[in-house]
Amino acid sequence: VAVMESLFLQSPDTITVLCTVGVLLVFYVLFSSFANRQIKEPLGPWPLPVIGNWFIFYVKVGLTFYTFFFFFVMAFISAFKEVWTSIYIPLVVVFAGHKTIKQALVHHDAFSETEVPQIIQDLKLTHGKGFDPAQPVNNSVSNIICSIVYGNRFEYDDPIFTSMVERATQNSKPLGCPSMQLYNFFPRLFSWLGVRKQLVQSAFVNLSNMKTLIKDLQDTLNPGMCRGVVDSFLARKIQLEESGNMNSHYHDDNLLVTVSNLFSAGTDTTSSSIRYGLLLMIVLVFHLQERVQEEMNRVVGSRQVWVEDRKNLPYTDAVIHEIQRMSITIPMILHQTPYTFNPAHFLDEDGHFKKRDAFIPFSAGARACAGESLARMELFLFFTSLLQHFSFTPPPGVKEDELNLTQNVGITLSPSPHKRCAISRV
Ligand code: HEM
Repeated sequence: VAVMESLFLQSPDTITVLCTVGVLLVFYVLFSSFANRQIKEPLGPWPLPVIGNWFIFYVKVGLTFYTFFFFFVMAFISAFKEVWTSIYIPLVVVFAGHKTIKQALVHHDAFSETEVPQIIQDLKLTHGKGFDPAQPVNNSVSNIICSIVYGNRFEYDDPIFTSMVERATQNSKPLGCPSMQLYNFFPRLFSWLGVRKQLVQSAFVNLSNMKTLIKDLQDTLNPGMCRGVVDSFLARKIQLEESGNMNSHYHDDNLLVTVSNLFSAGTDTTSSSIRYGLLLMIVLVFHLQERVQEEMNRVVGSRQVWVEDRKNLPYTDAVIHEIQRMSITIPMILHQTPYTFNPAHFLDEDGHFKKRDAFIPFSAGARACAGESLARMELFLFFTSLLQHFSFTPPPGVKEDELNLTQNVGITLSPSPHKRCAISRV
């Protein structure tokens, strides 16, 4: 009452100003709280005025400057615009469309006959000694993309291939660093950044390698034979040009960027998930690895694993899903991630695999991962085949709990480099 009395004793100007501010504040709170509620997207916790609900995000890596900055800018922009896009590479690729690429990727599982046996052979050559799995896993998953895109796999010591893989995997960290985030939000202001110039230079080398590979395919194009995505693209381009359509999206620049995007999107993501999965098998509970191996022994035995085996391996499938939940490979897709690894999240009471609709590691909707089916196949085939042939342990003298689960933060989250041993089981 005293406050109200003192308020009304003020001059009319002060009261008008205070009332206006008060009304505006009430409007703002109501508007910012209710406006977003009309969106039919999954809703988050009730947002607070001004700061919204960004604070509830808790990324496993902790509230670093990066996550703080990222969510602050997201919250700031979202206050003005409901729908907006942040793209990491300032180029939009239209490959009419998403479905075409997805189909091209889904129907290729021949790699289980090449890359899987190759990595098993490479790991056998370590003779149970400590090794860092990054390179063999990166090589295998990159080569799968190459087989699909170019219709041809590379030898692992091919200099063009090793250079492309190295750049695709090493660029993840600088691409996700705070200064690159600044550049992504304000490209005109921050185009001078050294890290950006470095990335552009690196992308330039990869693009020129890819250009050479595409040129070779173009020179040997045979309309009766489709070797991969590049051939399909070129065939469609020629078809459209012959019918007089010179303005389609099927042009050389689009082909180059599509090829490059598939290569970078499909390498570090899958490789990091596989490596983190193997690390979890060692660090968490050793029995977990044994339970997967026991199910594998019972269902698959010593024959080669096939994608169709997945439906008969519910426990293994649940473990792979749980690995993806824990690893948060793409940090923009956040799951509730308590620090307990529990495959039961994906199992019903009878031990059957249970799909969780809320679990969307590949995002959803029109911009969801174009390689989801391929990635699922890769995760399943590599994980199962590796555990079928090897048991993974820490290197001699290192205890399980001494291995570091902290991930490197970049555009993807990847396990920090460390050695482990692959002990042959067969
Ligand atoms: C475990 C592995 C993978 C995970 C967790 C993953 C996750 C994702 C996510 C969350 C997005 C959406 C990003 C956004 O919102 O902008 C995405 C996009 C994309 N992914 Fe994957 N991905 C994986 C593997 C792959 C593979 C193997 C490929 C295939 C070559 C691939 C190709 C793409 C492409 C082309 C896009 C862009 C789609 C578009 O914008 O239309 N990804 N991925």
